[in-house]
Amino acid sequence: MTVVDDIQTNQLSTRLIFYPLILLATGLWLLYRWQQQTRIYKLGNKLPGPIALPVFGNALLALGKKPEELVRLALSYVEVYGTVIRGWVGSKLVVFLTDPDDVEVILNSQVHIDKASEYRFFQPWLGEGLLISSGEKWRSHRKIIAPTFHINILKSFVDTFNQNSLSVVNRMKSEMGKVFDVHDYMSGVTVDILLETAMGITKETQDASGFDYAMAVMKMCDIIHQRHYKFWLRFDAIFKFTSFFEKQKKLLGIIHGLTNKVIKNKKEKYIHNKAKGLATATVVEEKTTDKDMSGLANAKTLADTVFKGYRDDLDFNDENDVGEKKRLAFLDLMIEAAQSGAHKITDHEIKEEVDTIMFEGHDTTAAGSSFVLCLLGIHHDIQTRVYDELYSIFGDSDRPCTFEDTLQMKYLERVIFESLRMYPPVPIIARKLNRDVKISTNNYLLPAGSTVVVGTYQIHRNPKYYKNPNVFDPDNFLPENTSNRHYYSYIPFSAGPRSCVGRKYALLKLKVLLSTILRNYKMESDVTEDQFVLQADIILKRTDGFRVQIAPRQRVPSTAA
Ligand code: HEM
Repeated sequence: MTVVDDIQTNQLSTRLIFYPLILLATGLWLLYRWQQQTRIYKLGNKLPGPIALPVFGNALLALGKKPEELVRLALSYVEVYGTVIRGWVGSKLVVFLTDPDDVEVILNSQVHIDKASEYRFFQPWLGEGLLISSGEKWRSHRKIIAPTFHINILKSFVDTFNQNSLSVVNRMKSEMGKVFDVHDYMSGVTVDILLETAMGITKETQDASGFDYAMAVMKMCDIIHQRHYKFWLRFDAIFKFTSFFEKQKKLLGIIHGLTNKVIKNKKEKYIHNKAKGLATATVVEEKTTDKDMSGLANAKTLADTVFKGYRDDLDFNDENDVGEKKRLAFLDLMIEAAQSGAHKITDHEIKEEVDTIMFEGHDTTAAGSSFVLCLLGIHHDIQTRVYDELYSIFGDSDRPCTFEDTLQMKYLERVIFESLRMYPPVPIIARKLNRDVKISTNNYLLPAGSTVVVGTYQIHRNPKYYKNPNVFDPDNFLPENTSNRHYYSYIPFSAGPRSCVGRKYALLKLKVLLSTILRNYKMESDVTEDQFVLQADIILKRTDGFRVQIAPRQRVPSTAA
């Protein structure tokens, strides 16, 4: 036997062992997947839901429907099937939950924190930023980012909130007497505020790209939404050959263009200042005084009753927070952490987080503030009460709003909460289950591998928790009405470990922005709420536009008028 024969015999025997092994492993894997899928089918079909077709499941229900029709369809199913509804997207089990007890089991868990696979459509845009990342990466980044929204940092943003609010009031003057879409203005001012506060980019270094950015975000959300409900677009291989893909490429060019520029400027400034021995970032150095603490205690009254059951990490033990502390705003901290090596965070990861904060912090508050202004345009009696409260704080003066003023805006706060109840900017949240979960409704077992969708919009309109759920009534948030309500019956910011990190930022900004607008204008609306055409394209919006009219505000309280 030659050496060549020897090698050939060896190769033959290796193949004889190797191929059957591969075959066996593939067979075992397929068997395991089949068993798993059979189990998912078995458990899924115990849940109530519409009849499913072979192969497609319920996916064809969305075929040919407009986004607003889909919202109506989803709502009608809750009427028919109740608070737990199953659907099949092909072979994938999707369970829609609207009972606060069931929702608590999911949101309050440290285990079920992974986002559903549908969030992957955000990936080309947000990468593995805080919204979609999971595991150790999410945990460590959340630990760095959450404290950058501490109340003491937020207090230092009030001047910027004021300047930008006044600037949008001036821009809106040109719309006096016309019907216009207030969302365009809210979107623009929100991007400007985010750039100045979280990103620390001063007005002088900004340009018109903020507006282009806001428009590009809106169009990107629309593409992602289409990928959610047109099931063929879910497959990357098909999506790449559609016009949406080219559009997405262009939009991401605009969006990433702005975030890259923001990071580059900030980093250059950091390096320049460090070389010159100057301060590398805007540091909030605060000695919390007793007066502040009593202010904080007051500030907590409503928000604390409403959110105290959330069990998230946003309260930062304020009661222990007396003393001198140095705090950095979001991007300053990220750059400092990366450059000084204090935290392991790469330039690419900073970019992902900047994109995430810019998206999450912008579109949500733009929709939230637009809904409040539309609702006040419809409900004049409520608008009058808001203005009377503002008059009692500011009189007829033009002075800017302070942090302490925002603590007095109790009624405006209730109006904001009620608007977020009826029109939550994030109307659904979705999680992927990595383990089985038993929920309280009928002790149903939701199998690992399924997707859970939390129906925030529907939870907020449950008559069990809100007497007249379809009536806009800020008194739903009077302390006596909130104190005994199920915490998970009000979740505009989600809840638990993956709740919104920007909750306090959003509420403070909304108070400054809305109070400034309402001190200057009276809102009017030519439509009523039942004429709103809602579309849940990631963020809840009105497809008919956030149409309002404005009139100059007579600075007198209603009693004098
Ligand atoms: C009215 C305004 C806002 C609303 C209603 C809102 C709502 C939410 C909701 C429901 C989630 C959970 C999403 C999910 O699980 O899929 C979330 C997450 C998040 N929000 Fe907000 N948000 C608002 C403003 C903001 C602002 C101003 C910022 C930052 C400046 C922000 C940053 C984030 C981030 C980073 C996350 C991901 C947190 C994590 O997964 O750990 N949000 N928000």
